[in-house]
Amino acid sequence: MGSEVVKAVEAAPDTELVAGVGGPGERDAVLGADVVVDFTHPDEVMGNLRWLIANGIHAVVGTSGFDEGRLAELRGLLDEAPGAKVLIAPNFGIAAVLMMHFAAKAAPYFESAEVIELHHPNKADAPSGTAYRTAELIGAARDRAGLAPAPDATTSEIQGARGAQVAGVHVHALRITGMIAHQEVVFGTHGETLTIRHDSMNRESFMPGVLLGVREVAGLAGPLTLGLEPLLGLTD
Ligand SMILES: NC(=O)C1=CN([C@@H]2O[C@H](COP(=O)(O)OP(=O)(O)OC[C@H]3O[C@@H](n4cnc5c(N)ncnc54)[C@H](OP(=O)(O)O)[C@@H]3O)[C@@H](O)[C@H]2O)C=CC1
Ligand SMILES: O=C(O)C1=N[C@H](C(=O)O)C[C@H](O)C1
Repeated sequence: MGSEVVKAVEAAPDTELVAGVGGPGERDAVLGADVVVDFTHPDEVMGNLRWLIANGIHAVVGTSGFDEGRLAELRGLLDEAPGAKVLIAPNFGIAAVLMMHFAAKAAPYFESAEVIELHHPNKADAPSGTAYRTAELIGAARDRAGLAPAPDATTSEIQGARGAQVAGVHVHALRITGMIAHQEVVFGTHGETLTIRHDSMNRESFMPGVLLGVREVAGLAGPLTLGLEPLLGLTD
């Protein structure tokens, strides 16, 4: 992803590459930049963000692995050192953002909802950040609608067979050679099911969203923004 960002920033008429960085020891190379884009590793990203916030540099973050604990820490750091804005997008694909948005819209109408994500086998984390966020959005929409937990009569299970649970929603992670990044959200009610599927065919597909983030991050309303939705007018 880092290489794709370098290509995209160099090709865009209104952005200029300051530096490409391959590890924490090289951070000083980005001092003076307006914005840093982070696609690194879930174990590395918080250290990078602590440093960027301390140096007042805006951050556009694609790296996965953000739970409520990490977001709370970032809010605290941004309160203590105002100046930098941070945009964390679980997925920069415009179609992926729409898939999450449509899933949240559909959620109140179905008894059952589960998420299946499929990725290349080099991925470090499971479930994907996109699947985690999708499940959170579906769970919140179900709660707002007052839905009961999805029906499930399972009483005997090999551990993991029903996936992980995020916000009460089962999430299943597949790692398949030849794939890039894909997700299905499966909804069901009596006599009808709805499947919303998203496929990323290449890594270039994330770049319009990344460049949008780079252009907009400094002007975002709050110090921390989660998801590309507000930049696309998808706020309801
Ligand atoms: N939000 C989105 O739309 C997308 C998010 N992602 C997420 O982005 C992250 C990266 O994915 P991907 O590019 O495929 O992963 P890769 O493993 O291919 O690349 C990560 C790179 O980051 C480098 N790196 C590790 N730590 C640091 C650091 N502290 N500073 C600078 N560079 C560092 C690694 O170097 P080395 O190999 O030497 O460790 C490696 O070159 C993942 O969390 C993935 O889930 C991916 C695609 C889209
Ligand atoms: O690791 C990847 O490849 C991807 N990671 C992100 C995630 O965890 O959701 C976004 C996309 O799925 C590609």
